[in-house]
Amino acid sequence: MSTPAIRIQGVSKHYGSLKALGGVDLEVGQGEFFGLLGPNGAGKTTLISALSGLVRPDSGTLAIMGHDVVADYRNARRNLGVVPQELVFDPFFSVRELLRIQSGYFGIRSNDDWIDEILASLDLTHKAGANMRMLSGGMKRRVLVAQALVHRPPVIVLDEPTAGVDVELRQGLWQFIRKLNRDGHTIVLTTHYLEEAEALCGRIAMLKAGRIVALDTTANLLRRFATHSLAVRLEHPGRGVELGGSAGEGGWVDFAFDSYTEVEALLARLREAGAGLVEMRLGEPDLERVFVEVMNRA
Ligand SMILES: Nc1ncnc2c1ncn2[C@@H]1O[C@H](COP(=O)(O)OP(=O)(O)OP(=O)(O)O)[C@@H](O)[C@H]1O
Repeated sequence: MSTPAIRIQGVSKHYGSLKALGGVDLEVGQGEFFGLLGPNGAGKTTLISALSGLVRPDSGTLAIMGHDVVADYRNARRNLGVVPQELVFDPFFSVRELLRIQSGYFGIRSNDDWIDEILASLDLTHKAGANMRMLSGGMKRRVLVAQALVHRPPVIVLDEPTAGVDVELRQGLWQFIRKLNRDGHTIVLTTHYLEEAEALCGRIAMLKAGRIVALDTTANLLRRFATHSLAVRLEHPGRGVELGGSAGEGGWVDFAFDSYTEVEALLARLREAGAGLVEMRLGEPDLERVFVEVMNRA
């Protein structure tokens, strides 16, 4: 088997008495599009900071493409591009200057061809000469992506790259990141947009209070955790609740079930109970339901 793109073994991190990471083990293979999901404060950013060497874990080891992030920091860093969550820039540099400086950190001198290619892919060519302080939030975020790519790292970690980016740009950004993945880059993504994670990620880890509470392919997570649902609006919602449904607003009652074959029997029981069916909607399993269920069970 080839070297994993990312290998995390037994990583713990405390901030004072707060346990931000409680023994995380995780491997991400080369070429994967991987999602790291979890509620606010679950430890996603701490884990990413540990990968990029900004946070020193209390225990455990992390490696990028086989390079330990502490013992072999330079090589680990060379193999990793991180798009951070926070927008922090020197406001006086232009976009191109910033990307040249970033290239310099990695000892790369004439990098303008690649910089032009990145700028074009991110629809930033017309802003190459603009000072950072003159860019909108969404443009700054795209510059962060560009910055992470100047040294052509095989492993790219994006911490909520689409926060504050409008729908059109978001789609452009995903197209670009998908292309990077097709070209062989390993992508690790954190996002609170679960429909994006569902559409993009082949495998997903869910983090809660510093622990991985689910880890599987997206398809398996959808199969294993999510149930189908049927929402019915009833003249007598109470009778639906008596049959095991959970009451919502405006006479709607929700039923969860494993397969569509159960729907017929449920409708028959509602009829027998005289519940008075007014309207109904079928719900497909989606990652948002899975996420809620995983977090409740964990
Ligand atoms: N430098 C720090 N000092 C003290 N506590 C910290 C520090 N950084 C993070 N924490 C705490 O560690 C926990 C994990 O935070 P982290 O930022 O990793 O979560 P996250 O999953 O990235 O959350 P979000 O989705 O909000 O970005 C939180 O309780 C946070 O308050």
